[in-house]
Amino acid sequence: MKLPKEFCQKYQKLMGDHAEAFLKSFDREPTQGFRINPLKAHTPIEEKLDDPIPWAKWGYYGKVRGRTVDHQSGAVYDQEPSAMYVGTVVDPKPGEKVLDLCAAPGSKTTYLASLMNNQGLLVANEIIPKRAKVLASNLERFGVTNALTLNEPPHKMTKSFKRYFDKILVDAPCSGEGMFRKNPEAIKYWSLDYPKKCAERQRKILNQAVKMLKPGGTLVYSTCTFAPEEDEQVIAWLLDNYDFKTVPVKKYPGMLGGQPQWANHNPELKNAVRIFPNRVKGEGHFIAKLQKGTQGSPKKIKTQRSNVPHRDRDLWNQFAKKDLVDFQPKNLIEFGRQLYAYNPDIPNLKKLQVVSPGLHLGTLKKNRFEPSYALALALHPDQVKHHVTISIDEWKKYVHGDTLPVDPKLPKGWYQLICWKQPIAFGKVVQGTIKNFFPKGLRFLVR
Ligand SMILES: C[S@@+](CC[C@H](N)C(=O)[O-])C[C@H]1O[C@@H](n2cnc3c(N)ncnc32)[C@H](O)[C@@H]1O
Repeated sequence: MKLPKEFCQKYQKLMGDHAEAFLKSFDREPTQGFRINPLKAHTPIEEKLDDPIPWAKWGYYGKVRGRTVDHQSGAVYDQEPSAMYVGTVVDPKPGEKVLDLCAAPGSKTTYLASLMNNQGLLVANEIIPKRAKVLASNLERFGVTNALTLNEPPHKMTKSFKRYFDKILVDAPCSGEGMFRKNPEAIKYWSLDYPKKCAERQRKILNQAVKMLKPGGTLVYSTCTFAPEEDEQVIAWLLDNYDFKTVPVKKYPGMLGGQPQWANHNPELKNAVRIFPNRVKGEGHFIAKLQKGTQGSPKKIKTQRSNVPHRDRDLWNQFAKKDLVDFQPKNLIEFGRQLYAYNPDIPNLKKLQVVSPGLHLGTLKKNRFEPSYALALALHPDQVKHHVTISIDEWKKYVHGDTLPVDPKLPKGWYQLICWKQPIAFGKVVQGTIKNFFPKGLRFLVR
């Protein structure tokens, strides 16, 4: 790989004798990995699960193909192995309030949701509108039911979430040096000054994150770059300017601590972790964990009220009674004619740019309720009364947008479609045909 000359010189100066092995590692193939989804009914069947990643629950080395049942149903999620360690370090627990501030496309958010077992509140935010939509779509596919997805610059969130979260992840936008192997295009953006510019933005993001963390809460800061300006130096700045202390992050074989000599020699920086691709099977990451001082008290916020009129609630209840088993979310909210289940701890949403307030249940039509794709992917087959099992060929037709023939004796109504034991969508059976309700924007052709 052709690396910029100044890049090589910089790391030769920083690393001395170790630079050669580091720079040579850019010529090797990128390491690939995936996580299986504990929120789903069954483990995926196409992927080999024989090479586990030691630092990631549900993580394996290997490649996941797109356009497969396992991928479409959300049974697997493609993620670079070193990036998986971030979720492990955040260590969110079911029931906690967790913020993923720079979340798209959602690789780390989906891992956080797995660790939380969909319990508690996970706020997933992304500043770029298009990426925020991709984030929401990936969370749907993964069957995440406890997320509020936002599209905000961090400073617009602080009023709503003052001293609110137990845990915050800032997976910061960075110069992406650890992405060079996977995406050589990233090299084009690199210059000697680029890490400094990125660090400025990272400090601005952290200034806001700090306000949203409750006293005693933990903050995880991560980047996929090797630049000390964006790694140790940002953490040194945080320690100098705010009431935080570092929390030691476990080092698996090959992982190194943060390098105090690359910042202000603060020995606390050793508590962070550095993953270099020449020492660990992964693309590279920097991860620091910090705990906020306990001064001050968590702030009470004005929470969101349900806004669903009786008539609409009845439409949902009729559907739930006829088609679902023991699935009665208590807190419902309408956005236009879209109905969602939401976590009652969320703040009033009026002043926030919401992509999704929670689990999308479906659409309120004039006299009926139409269940969503998200609901089909979130519900275990035991929670749905009627199913049709389809073959892989039928699956290919359905995800392409075609209707499917079915036993004409099958009563009219909603059916969860199952392929390889995985729920893949809802379909409506009408006189021997399964009408296609696969979302138009997600349809694809499998050859
Ligand atoms: C490293 S990526 C996040 C990757 C994501 N956590 C994952 O694991 O899939 C950083 C994200 O921060 C977003 N971002 C860019 N500028 C930002 C800003 N000023 N504040 C917050 N997020 C920003 C980018 O659009 C990008 O999606």
